[in-house]
Amino acid sequence: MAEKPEIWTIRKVLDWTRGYLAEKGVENARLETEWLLSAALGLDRVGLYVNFDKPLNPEELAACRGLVARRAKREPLQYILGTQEFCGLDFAVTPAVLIPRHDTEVIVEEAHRRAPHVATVLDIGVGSGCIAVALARHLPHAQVWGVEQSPGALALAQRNVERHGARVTLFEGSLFEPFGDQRFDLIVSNPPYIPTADLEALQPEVREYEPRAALDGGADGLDFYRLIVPAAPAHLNPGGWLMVELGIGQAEAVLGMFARAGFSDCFTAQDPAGIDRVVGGRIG
Ligand SMILES: C[S@@+](CC[C@H](N)C(=O)[O-])C[C@H]1O[C@@H](n2cnc3c(N)ncnc32)[C@H](O)[C@@H]1O
Repeated sequence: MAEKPEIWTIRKVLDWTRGYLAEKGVENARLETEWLLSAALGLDRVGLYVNFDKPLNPEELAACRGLVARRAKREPLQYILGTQEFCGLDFAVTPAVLIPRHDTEVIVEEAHRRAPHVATVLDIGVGSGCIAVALARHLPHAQVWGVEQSPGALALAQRNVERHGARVTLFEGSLFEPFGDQRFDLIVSNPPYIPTADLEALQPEVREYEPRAALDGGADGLDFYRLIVPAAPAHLNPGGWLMVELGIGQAEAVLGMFARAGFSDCFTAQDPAGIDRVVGGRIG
């Protein structure tokens, strides 16, 4: 007698995938399994549950297998799904850009709280465009400029600007170079800030998939602050703000740079885990 082919229902695929991804070291394997299978099957998560006992056809199974195999190699979920939420907005993401982090929302919140009436904003290192687009949305009077040195990132940021109809103009180049002697009311940046020697210890999702140029901040992680902070006063209007995101343990060194560059009203702001995540100050 011929053997019966195995029947894979949605429930069975969910259970199997959850165990497989957990074995491969994926945190939140349960939730990620649901996101992956939802994307593969074109269902929302409720749709998965109401179709629990539906057997999958070979095409559907192949679609699930393809996405699960990528995640099992520790490719970030966001690159597989092509999207990440930031400040309540949906951003397209590809391996050309750093995946927007929720900790980075602190810089948007601080800009909104301390400088709500600014007219001109510069975002250095726009990546996906998440900060620039969120600021254009949250600061009603602001025209935002963004600069990025990676052409791949710049193209994606442009897509996100158009997706959200944001008042953001993008330039390819390094730091202040495209702007001559133009001055702004607010300069923000989430520069690369991981010390080079720490890159190898990062989780595989970051180490193997996110762009090195978005992560590597030089020997002590502070290279970009040494370039941005002393140069910023010449690009700020009187009373203008500089706000930068930073990594764990970098606040004291960066605050020192702000003081030496002549900034006043300097502050640090913490992320939800209580870590100093943003340093800012204004120029007299
Ligand atoms: C940490 S990522 C931040 C991306 C995005 N702003 C965010 O918060 O998700 C830093 C970005 O700076 C860009 N970058 C690196 N060096 C740069 C430079 N000299 N000038 C402009 N952008 C630079 C990288 O390509 C990367 O997109």
